[in-house]
Amino acid sequence: MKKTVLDKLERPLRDLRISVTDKCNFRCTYCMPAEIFGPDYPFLKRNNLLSYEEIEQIVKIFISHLGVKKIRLTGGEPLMRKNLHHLVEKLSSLKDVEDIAMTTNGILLPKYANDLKEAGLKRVTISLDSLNDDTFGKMNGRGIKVKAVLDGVDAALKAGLTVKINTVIKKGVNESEIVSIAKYFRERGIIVRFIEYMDVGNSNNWKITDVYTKKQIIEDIHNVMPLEEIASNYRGEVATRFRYIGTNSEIGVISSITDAFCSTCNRARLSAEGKLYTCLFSSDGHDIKKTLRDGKTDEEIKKLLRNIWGKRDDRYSEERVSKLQSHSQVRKIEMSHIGG
Ligand SMILES: Nc1nc2c(ncn2[C@@H]2O[C@H](COP(=O)(O)OP(=O)(O)OP(=O)(O)O)[C@@H](O)[C@H]2O)c(=O)[nH]1
Ligand SMILES: C[S@@+](CC[C@H](N)C(=O)[O-])C[C@H]1O[C@@H](n2cnc3c(N)ncnc32)[C@H](O)[C@@H]1O
Ligand code: SF4
Ligand code: SF4
Repeated sequence: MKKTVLDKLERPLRDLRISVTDKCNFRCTYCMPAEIFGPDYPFLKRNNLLSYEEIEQIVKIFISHLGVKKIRLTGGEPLMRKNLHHLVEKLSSLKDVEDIAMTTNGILLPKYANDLKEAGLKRVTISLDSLNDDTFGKMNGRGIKVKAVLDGVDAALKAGLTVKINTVIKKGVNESEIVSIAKYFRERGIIVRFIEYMDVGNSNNWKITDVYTKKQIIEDIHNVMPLEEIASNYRGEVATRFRYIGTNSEIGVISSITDAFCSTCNRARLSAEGKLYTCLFSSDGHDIKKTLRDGKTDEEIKKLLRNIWGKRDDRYSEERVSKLQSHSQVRKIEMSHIGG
């Protein structure tokens, strides 16, 4: 059977993003605001998470029968899940996996980077929104210092992992630091991707007026360090790439709000509780954990997954404006469950 299934908009599935836990040691205001994700928040119990064996079983089917080639582990904070390197080891040894990466806030990397690298992890993307302790402490909601993340960056590089940085820009909070962040990582040969603040989940009280746009981000940097746009590395890449003219250094901008990229979206997401989502902004997913625990055969699961992808017609970022205007928007899954 041909592996690739096209969805209703002719998009193949290539990239599977797996949230391994909904818990986090940060409380970023744009993701898990402390007022909501406090001590009484009903985080998932261990048995409600997919086990590593279940994740391996489902990933094998995605690779063999749907054409997945890239895997990204995320969360919540993925490194809060015990022995994550055991999962990395299982997944990285699977045939046909071309890329295995992780998105993390970085502060546990000094402890785990070597184990992850040995287990077969290739790349980490580390999130860091500011180089100023006051701003960063407010944004991460826990007063965590910039150095804790930079130590994670160093540990990852030392272990031999490829590192990128993700920086969410929220207007009125950290846009004044765009140029200094760009400079800092340019000097260190590390790619930064600036991310427009998105209306994910239900908890962050998102307003369009809080978005600092791709155009503004590029202008700010270009005025000091001229940039030129360059081609994507691969079809379905979410970041638009820009090179500092006359150099080999680059940055990216992820512009889900002002310059949507749904037309090439080849991503599916497995949430911490084992539901499959075909869009980051979906309100509900397909309960894969139940399917696995009901003892369905791999053949039955394969058919189910191919059927789900074949029916997909998501393009939320392209439809956002009309959805927000018509108030037809329903509750969306929280970012910490779906993983970004
Ligand atoms: N709207 C939207 N945002 C996305 C999508 N994929 C990733 N993002 C957001 O882009 C940001 C960066 O994602 P990462 O987890 O670093 O992964 P990536 O951009 O796929 O990284 P590479 O594999 O290095 O290209 C996160 O904030 C994600 O939430 C998507 O399909 N749609
Ligand atoms: C949900 S986090 C999970 C992984 C890990 N805890 C981390 O922060 O890197 C994945 C990515 O989503 C980004 N993110 C979370 N909420 C966002 C929002 N409202 N808008 C844009 N990006 C967001 C984070 O900055 C991070 O880069
Ligand atoms: S963005 Fe990542 S680090 Fe920040 S609260 Fe969300 S899951 Fe945690
Ligand atoms: S909004 Fe949904 S369909 Fe569009 S790029 Fe993001 S995940 Fe893909």
